[in-house]
Amino acid sequence: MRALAGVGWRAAPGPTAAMLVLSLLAGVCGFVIPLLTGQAVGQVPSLLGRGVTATFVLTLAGLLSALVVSSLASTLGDAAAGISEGLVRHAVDLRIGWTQSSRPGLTRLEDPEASRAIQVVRARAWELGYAHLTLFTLIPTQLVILVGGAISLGVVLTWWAPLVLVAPVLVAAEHARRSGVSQMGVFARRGEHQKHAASAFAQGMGKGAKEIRVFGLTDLLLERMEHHNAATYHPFWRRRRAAAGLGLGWALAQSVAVLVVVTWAVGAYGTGRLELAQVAAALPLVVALMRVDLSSTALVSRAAAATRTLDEVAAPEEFTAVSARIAVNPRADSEQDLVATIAQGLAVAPPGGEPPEIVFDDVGFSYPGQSTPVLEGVDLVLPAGAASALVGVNGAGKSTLVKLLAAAYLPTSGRVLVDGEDLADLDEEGRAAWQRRIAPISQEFLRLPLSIGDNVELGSGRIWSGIIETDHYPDHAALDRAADRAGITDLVAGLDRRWATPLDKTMPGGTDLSGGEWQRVGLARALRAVDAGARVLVLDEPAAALDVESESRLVAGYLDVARATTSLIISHRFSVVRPVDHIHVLDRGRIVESGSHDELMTDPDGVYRGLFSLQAARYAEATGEPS
Ligand SMILES: Nc1ncnc2c1ncn2[C@@H]1O[C@H](COP(=O)(O)OP(=O)(O)OP(=O)(O)O)[C@@H](O)[C@H]1O
Repeated sequence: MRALAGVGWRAAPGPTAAMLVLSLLAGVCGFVIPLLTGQAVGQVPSLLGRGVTATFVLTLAGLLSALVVSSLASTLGDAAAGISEGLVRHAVDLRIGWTQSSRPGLTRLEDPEASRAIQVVRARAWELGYAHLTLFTLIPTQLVILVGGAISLGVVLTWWAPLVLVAPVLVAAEHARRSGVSQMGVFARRGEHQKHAASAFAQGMGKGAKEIRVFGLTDLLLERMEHHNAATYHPFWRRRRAAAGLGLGWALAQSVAVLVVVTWAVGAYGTGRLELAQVAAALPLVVALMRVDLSSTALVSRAAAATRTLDEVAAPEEFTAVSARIAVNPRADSEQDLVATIAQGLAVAPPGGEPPEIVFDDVGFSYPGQSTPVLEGVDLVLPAGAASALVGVNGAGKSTLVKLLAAAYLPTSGRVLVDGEDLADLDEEGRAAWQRRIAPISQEFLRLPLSIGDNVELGSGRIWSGIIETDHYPDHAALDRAADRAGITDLVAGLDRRWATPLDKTMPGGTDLSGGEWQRVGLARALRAVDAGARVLVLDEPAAALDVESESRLVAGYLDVARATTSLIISHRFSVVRPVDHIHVLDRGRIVESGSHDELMTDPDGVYRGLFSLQAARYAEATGEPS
């Protein structure tokens, strides 16, 4: 509960404090109004024939004031709640997004337990906003009515009446709290099903949508989503139904308690032990107590459990530091100012400096939870300011080696040294700083639904502004240079809004690119990063989707850029790696050959020569030229 309150308090301290004060005020009005109403009604018989008394006027004035305060508290409370809920939801979304993207390593992201926890929190994120409102409005109001009403009833009627009425309310609230915790327990254990249902939905809506239709998989996907949703929610709903049934039982118990108190009061009036005024004052209080509802403690308990899971995946103190960094200047009065503020806070440009030497020293690696090593005893030197290449068959471990180079994973044995410094000795900040020195294009490079300019410019470390209507790039010359080297100058010139054209068909004026065009945009981004100061260039299959002309431009451009960087290129196309001086062959997780193309071709039994000859022969066969 404290964790949930903490989330709300950190996200919206002002509105939350206002909500709390106003809801306490509403609670006071909640028992004062029935008390004064009853007292006013109780005085009526004694006024007959005597005229209005000062006490009666004071009672009515008090009642009127309480009604006005109640109405104001309700209106202002609604406004504070609206602001507060939005801020809390925003903070929760941000924190979930941050857990998935902030850490330099991939280990945690791929950990099944962490991924299940993130899925559970994502599914209940909407409930955290509601629970925050309930915790700071509904529950304090109801508690004040319960306590104030009970004390007032004890004073005006008899001491035991509040005990009889309050007991079932409290027992029902505790029951709701426990059932909320147990419902969440059931839900959280179904994280695997939630992931399957979410992934079936994502496939149907996303990149897989085309093939799903072509293969006629729509019904299968829907059935799969239905199956996993049912497996997620049925046990949860069963608990909720059982809890609702018991809740009904407590409501009946409360009715019986009301009946007992009212019957006793009427009987006591009949026998002259109570005044009419006492009974009249007590009855509205009994009604107010009967209407106290603390069943929302179930919602709060579920959300509190979800918050604990959120705290596990994203520690609040770490996140506080992040949110302070990305806090937007609230006084920014135009969208441009806002963008400038965000960019100032977040820009992490590559640091520049000299290209480093990278050494793999007897490196071994297995993915977390797997026993078979992907890399074993890898010794490799990537000389500073020189181009290197890595070749090998599918699954040899090339991309894995790049992940170790980028410190996305740490080796399970051996060391990766950058200018002599072991990457394993760096803290998270140090690892993130190392990653900023790298200009990568990976096999699954980022394709953001933003303008083409933003897609390239983010290589410089400047956050994209998200404003695609204006041409806001600070260094157009650098952008054009990257375009020229990656061969997208004509592509950009041919787009309706040039650099500002969104690469998303669902956006106004948006378009989409072919696979090869996208790959060249990814390449331009890596080159823009080098221009901005990245000194390690890593290209993992940069030519996979390129036509022959683009490929030869890549080869020429790569060697040119590679001189200013320590670079590594991975490609199945030997025409791409052939001109590189240092070529390494990775075979089943080990470096088996190293040298220039000419050196490697001298070994008649060499893996490189075998693979090269095979590709050359296939090419000759296809073109009719001798190999
Ligand atoms: N995240 C992961 N978790 C577990 N195993 C993985 C993971 N990523 C890759 N592997 C395994 O590691 C091995 C090497 O994969 P890697 O992607 O490094 O090969 P590669 O040489 O880049 O192949 P390709 O030429 O097909 O890109 C493969 O057997 C693959 O199944």
